[in-house]
Amino acid sequence: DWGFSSVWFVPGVNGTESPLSIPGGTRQSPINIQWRDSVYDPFLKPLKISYDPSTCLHIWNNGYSFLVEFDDSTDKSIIMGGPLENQYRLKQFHFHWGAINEWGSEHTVDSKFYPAELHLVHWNAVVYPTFEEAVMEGNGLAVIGVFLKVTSLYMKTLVDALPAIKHKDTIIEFDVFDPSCLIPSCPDYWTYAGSLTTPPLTESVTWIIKKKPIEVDENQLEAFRMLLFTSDGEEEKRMVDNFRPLQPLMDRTVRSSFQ
Ligand SMILES: NS(=O)(=O)c1c(F)c(F)c(-n2cc(CC3CCCCC3)nn2)c(F)c1F
Ligand SMILES: [Zn+2]
Repeated sequence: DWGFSSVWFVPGVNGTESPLSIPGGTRQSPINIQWRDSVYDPFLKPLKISYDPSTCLHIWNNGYSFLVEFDDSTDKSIIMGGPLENQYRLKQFHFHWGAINEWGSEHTVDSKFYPAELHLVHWNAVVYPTFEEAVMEGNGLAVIGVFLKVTSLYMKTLVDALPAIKHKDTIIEFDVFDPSCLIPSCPDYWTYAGSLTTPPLTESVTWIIKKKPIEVDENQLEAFRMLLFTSDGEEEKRMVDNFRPLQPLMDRTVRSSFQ
C-alpha cells in the first residue's frame, strides 16, 4: 500500500531519502503562491462552472484520500473559460489535509498553509478520448483548488457520509451532490501550469486556485482525520498529512485574474 509518507521518497544514491518527482520535471505541483509575485493577466476570462448533480456516482476511500466520482461519459458537468482553451469534464473531487489545523493544504499562499485543500479534477474530453490519455498530456487536465479554512455548513452531507467509508477501499452510493456549493462565489483565482500531486505526477494540469477559501468547522475537519489509510483488519493508520511537499517554481509565472 502506497501510504503518502512512502510514495514521495525513493532512496537516493547515497542512501538518503530524495523526494520523488518526475526526472527533469519543469512544472511540478504543488507550489507556494507568492501573492506579490503573481502577475495580473487582463485577458484571463471568468471561470464558467456548470455541474449536473445527477452525474454524481459514489464516494470512496482510495487509501490516499476520499473522493467523490462523477459520470464523465457526457458533457453534463463541465468547466470552461478561465485560462482554458477547451471545456473540461468533471471526473472526481478529493481533499488533502493535515493532522492539525497548522498545515494540510498542498499549495501555500505567501508560505501560509491552510488546514485542507479541495481539488476538483477535470479532463479535456474535447481533445482526448479518455481520462487516462489526458493525464499524460500538457493540456489534459484542469484542477480547481479551493482552500479550506476552519468555521462552513456545506460540508455536512459530505462529512455525514465519512463514517461509512472509514477503511480503505470502502465505498457507498452518493447520488445527488452539487460540488459547486463547495466553490466560493468570489471569481478571483490564480493559475499556473503544473502537475498531478500524486502518481503518476505527470505535468498535465492547468491549476486554477481560488483566492477565497471556503469555511468548514473544526469537527468537520476532525471527520476527515478519522478516515484510515488502512483496510479493515489491518493495523489502523489515520489518514492525515496526505499532501505532497512543495515543488520548485522553476521558470514559471503564476497569473492572477484579479488586480
Ligand atoms: N492532487 S491532484 O493533482 O488534484 C490529482 C489529480 F489531478 C489526479 F488526476 C488524480 N488521479 C490519479 C488517478 C489514477 C489514474 C490511474 C490511471 C492512470 C492515470 C491516473 N486518477 N485521478 C489524483 F489522484 C490526484 F490527487
Ligand atoms: Zn489533490
